[in-house]
Amino acid sequence: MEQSFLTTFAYAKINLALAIHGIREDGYHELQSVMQSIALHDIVRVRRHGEKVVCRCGALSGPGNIAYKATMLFLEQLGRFEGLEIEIVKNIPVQAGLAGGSTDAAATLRLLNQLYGEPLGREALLTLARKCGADVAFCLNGGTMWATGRGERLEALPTAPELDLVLTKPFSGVNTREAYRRFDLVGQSGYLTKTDWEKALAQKTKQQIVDLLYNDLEPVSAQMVPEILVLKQHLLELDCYGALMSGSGSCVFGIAQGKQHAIEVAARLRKKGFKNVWVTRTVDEIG
Ligand SMILES: C[C@@](CO)(OP(=O)(O)O)[C@H](O)COP(=O)(O)OP(=O)(O)OC[C@H]1O[C@@H](n2ccc(N)nc2=O)[C@H](O)[C@@H]1O
Ligand SMILES: Nc1ncnc2c1ncn2[C@@H]1O[C@H](COP(=O)(O)OP(=O)(O)O)[C@@H](O)[C@H]1O
Repeated sequence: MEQSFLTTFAYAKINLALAIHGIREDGYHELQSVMQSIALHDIVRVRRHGEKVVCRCGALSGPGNIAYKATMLFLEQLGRFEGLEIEIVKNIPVQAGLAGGSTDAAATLRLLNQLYGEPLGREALLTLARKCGADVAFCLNGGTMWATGRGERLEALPTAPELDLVLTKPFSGVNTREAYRRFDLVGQSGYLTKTDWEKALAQKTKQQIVDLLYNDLEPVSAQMVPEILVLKQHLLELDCYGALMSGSGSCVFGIAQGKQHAIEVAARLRKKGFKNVWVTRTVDEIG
């Protein structure tokens, strides 16, 4: 009998703040970041099938997919080698700074653990996630997190108030490695204060959050894709409380005054000819 699929949503993230504190021996950068899950999501499905591991994800199908890597690491950990099918429906734009690949990998790990009867505990899953990529650990549980180290050391922050967001992405994406490389050449390091973020999030006032929005990668990614700053300016001119590039870009998010305002901002951007526009909102912990 054909096995049925297990299915889950894989939520994207934004970085409400990101500061870089230098380069490590392994080439990665020491970070401080406030990471936040958002409602925009891919759909991931897994089932036992055939003799090989197959990953279907449109143009991103095959062993190059980070979900395939996550699957192989999971099977290796269990000491089992058998056929699995992974299907991913992509809605999250690629090279956008929204952790699209990382969240697919995290969702795959969650689903595989479910499929095999939860053989791995939280710590073991986190260890596998960290091997897949810096942001995969966050995507396992999501929510509102203070991230340090490579971005994989996580501490819970007060849950963010519901923020209505407009996302917009230039035609070009940004390669994350290239953004960090440019940062090493010309970037300026900032510093985040965790207690400021704890206070702003606990008070649940949007203005306090807006005042703390920060991203060290925004200037260097904008050198590669100048449209980033153009879109940011449009979001501010359309009366978003604040706007910022997410992660390494190239997506920019605007914090709207409410859901109706977000819909209106998105419509105005589309009217100006910008095609990649999404209305979304923050979501709580998922894992
Ligand atoms: C910039 C951020 C902010 O959340 O997000 P995205 O823009 O990718 O969404 C992350 O730091 C991206 O994390 P992630 O995309 O998981 O990184 P990885 O796949 O592990 O690494 C991709 C490349 O980014 C660089 N990298 C990543 C993380 C880090 N702390 N220092 C780095 O220097 C390395 O050059 C690495 O080769
Ligand atoms: N499941 C996946 N979804 C998106 N990109 C993937 C996936 N698997 C591998 N990739 C590769 O990872 C690169 C960066 O992916 P993405 O997660 O979109 O970046 P970012 O986190 O910067 O938004 C893509 O260019 C793509 O080649």
